[in-house]
Amino acid sequence: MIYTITANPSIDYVIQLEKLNTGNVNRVQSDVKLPGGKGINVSRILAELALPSVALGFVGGFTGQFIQSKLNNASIDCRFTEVEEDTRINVKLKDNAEETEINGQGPHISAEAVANLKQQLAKLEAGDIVFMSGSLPPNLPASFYKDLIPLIQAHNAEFVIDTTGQALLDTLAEKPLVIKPNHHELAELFDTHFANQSEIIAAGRKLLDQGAQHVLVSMAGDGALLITPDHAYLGGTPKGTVINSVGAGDSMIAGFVGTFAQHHDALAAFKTSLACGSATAFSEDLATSAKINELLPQIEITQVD
Ligand SMILES: Nc1ncnc2c1ncn2[C@@H]1O[C@H](COP(=O)(O)OP(=O)(O)O)[C@@H](O)[C@H]1O
Ligand SMILES: O=P(O)(O)OC[C@H]1O[C@](O)(COP(=O)(O)O)[C@@H](O)[C@@H]1O
Repeated sequence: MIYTITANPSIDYVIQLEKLNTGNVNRVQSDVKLPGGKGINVSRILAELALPSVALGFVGGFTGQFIQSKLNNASIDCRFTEVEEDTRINVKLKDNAEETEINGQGPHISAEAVANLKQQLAKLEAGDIVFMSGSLPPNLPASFYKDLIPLIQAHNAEFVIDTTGQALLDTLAEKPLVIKPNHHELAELFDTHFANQSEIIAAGRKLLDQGAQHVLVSMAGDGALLITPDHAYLGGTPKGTVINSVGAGDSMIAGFVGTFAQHHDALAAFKTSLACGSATAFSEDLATSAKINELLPQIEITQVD
């Protein structure tokens, strides 16, 4: 079973404007409210791939209820821990020129709620995969996800952590199943700017050396690289119109983890991950199975090293 942990879920309130005029009254052209947060996005994409998952994390108030009802409608097994304060609302402002995101802080998480989540992990079984990602509510320690790793590994389960900076480096020795920095995040890890693809591949290999089992480097509209100790593969993006790229990264990692869990074939998993990422970028909400299947045959992968 794949478990997703979203410590700080959100309602993503996506607003389309012609032109954002700060300091003035703006009228929206269209708006949509979506269940959000990185682990939740992964569970939603897995459901589109017809793969079951269990969504864990903390939700509260009317916003938390909205998320649970949306996930129930998608037949996702939600086992969230209830907290007293409301789950946050993240505002995504999109005008014809750019996307601006305003992400909330999130509710207080009690010690009891944390203990409940840890008890849930006691039921893990060998071969399960636990996906952890997204920001932490303000009162949780920065080490929150890292501290869960021993609880996961005690059951011979695998983990995936989608984070950045030192927090990512700190988990590599524990052998995450896959990591997916985007190329900007990868450059920041090494305090550098990449001049060419070979430098990206070399940096990715350093993360393999430090313990990551698979390294994906996403590059938005330029696709992604799958870096292995011996080879590197470039996956392109299919033709399409970008509508809303929020959640493209989560979709990519969901596609990889879901397919890898089934077939243990990293290249097949890479192909699905590329279709999922672009299918989300080409949709208002996250990708649907129909959109993923439409794009899959268009994904081309080339060995570049
Ligand atoms: N503009 C786009 N056009 C086509 N595909 C995209 C676009 N943006 C993202 N994707 C797909 O989604 C993947 C993840 O997007 P990216 O923006 O790199 O991740 P993140 O959101 O984590 O920064 C990309 O590697 C690509 O496959
Ligand atoms: O937990 P954070 O870092 O505030 O991010 C949460 C936001 O990221 C998302 O999960 C989307 O993430 P990506 O665009 O990186 O895939 C949104 O659904 C959510 O609003």
